[in-house]
Amino acid sequence: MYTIAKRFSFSASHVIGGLPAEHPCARHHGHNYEVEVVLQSAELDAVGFVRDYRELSALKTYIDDHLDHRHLNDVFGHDRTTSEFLAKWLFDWCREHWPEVAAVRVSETPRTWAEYRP
Ligand SMILES: Nc1nc2c(c(=O)[nH]1)N=C([C@H](O)[C@H](O)COP(=O)(O)OP(=O)(O)OP(=O)(O)O)CN2
Ligand SMILES: [Zn+2]
Repeated sequence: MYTIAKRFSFSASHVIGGLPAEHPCARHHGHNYEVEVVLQSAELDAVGFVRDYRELSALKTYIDDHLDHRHLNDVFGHDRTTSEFLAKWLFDWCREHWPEVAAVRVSETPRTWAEYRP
């Protein structure tokens, strides 16, 4: 099995609902998010790629258009704007475009990540 990955970044704010009032993430705050999309395939194409990294740049456009410098609660219309939620939402978009997608990871900080992998 071959595995490739590409990283993307965006900045956004959010407020996570359902937390105790004293939890810092219950306050309006922001992150410099990092997103990593992972693709896997048992076979390579004629060039020798799982998929050309350049094709994956479509995700950058999608992230820039929908998430970058936005308030995520407004984008999604709810307050469950966790990394886990974002990972699944981005995975679903990737799956529609690239059937080889195996997982999406979202980091809010350099010390944390959440992954969606079906
Ligand atoms: N499982 C999850 N837990 C938390 C999420 C999440 O998306 N999934 N999100 C948050 C908050 O968004 C918070 O801003 C990030 O939390 P944390 O990593 O604790 O951030 P800090 O930089 O404050 O952490 P340090 O302890 O300074 O490393 C909370 N939890
Ligand atoms: Zn946060």
